[in-house]
Amino acid sequence: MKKVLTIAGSDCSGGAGIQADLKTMMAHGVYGMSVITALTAQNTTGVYGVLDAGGDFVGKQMDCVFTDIFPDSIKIGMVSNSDTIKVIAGKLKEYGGRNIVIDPVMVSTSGCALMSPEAMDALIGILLPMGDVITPNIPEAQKLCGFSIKSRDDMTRAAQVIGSNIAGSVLIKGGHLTETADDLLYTQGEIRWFKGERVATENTHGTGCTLSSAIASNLALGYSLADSVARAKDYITGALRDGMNIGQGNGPLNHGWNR
Ligand SMILES: Nc1ncnc2c1ncn2[C@@H]1O[C@H](COP(=O)(O)OP(=O)(O)O)[C@@H](O)[C@H]1O
Ligand SMILES: Cc1ncc(COP(=O)(O)O)c(N)n1
Repeated sequence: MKKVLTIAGSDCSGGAGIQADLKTMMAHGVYGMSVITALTAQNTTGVYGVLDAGGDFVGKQMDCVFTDIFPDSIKIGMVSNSDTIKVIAGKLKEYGGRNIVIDPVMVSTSGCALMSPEAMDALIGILLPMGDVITPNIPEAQKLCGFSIKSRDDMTRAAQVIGSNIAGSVLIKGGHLTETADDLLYTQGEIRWFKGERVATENTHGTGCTLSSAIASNLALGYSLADSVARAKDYITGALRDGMNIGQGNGPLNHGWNR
């Protein structure tokens, strides 16, 4: 049995964060584990509160996981402050975590800040360089590269700028930009596009969380990064297409019911 760890925030409404990650892992037939960085009070309409677990307690959770059930891959999502970022980076180094997928979560689909502004330097300087692949969406990529992204050419330039600062790969997700939902993978100078079939739906709560967890699950199963991204794209397209229209805002994805 392959083991996958998510380090992320909890979404009590079950569509994003830890809950989306564990559902995705279950659907991939891997054993899912979770280190919770923060509780959020949120639903499909918005985020109404955040309670940080704090760096010390995140570190304790990581000790428990790594000293007992060593993960084959790790997905990192919402980490709201620099103290927790430093603890996570330190523990990953201490234990030699591998196959690290980082989704640099900054703002929710509903437009609420999930990372404090003071955490940006630690995210860029300490955490992102540890990723085998980082998966910013368009607004996050804009923050990381410093210019606005309005076209596929802009996506390519942004990936080159962001990728030149880290050893790992960059997957810029096109969900916020193109008619087609194409994503771009940049690996040490090489560009590869992953074509997406755009699903006409408002129910996109948890797409980024789901994609990064699907990539991590596929890496744990032994697929190459490119194959893991291709398989994750197929998974997210199906989970969007078979959406259930739950809740009054941007609803969650379908991870398996009646599929
Ligand atoms: N309407 C859609 N139809 C098909 N794929 C989508 C759609 N919206 C987003 N995606 C895909 O979902 C994944 C998450 O992308 P995105 O929504 O950009 O990230 P985030 O959830 O972090 O904002 C990407 O692979 C993107 O191409
Ligand atoms: C705890 C938590 N983590 C991440 C997201 C981002 O969700 P999305 O995948 O829709 O960008 C969220 N809304 N809540």
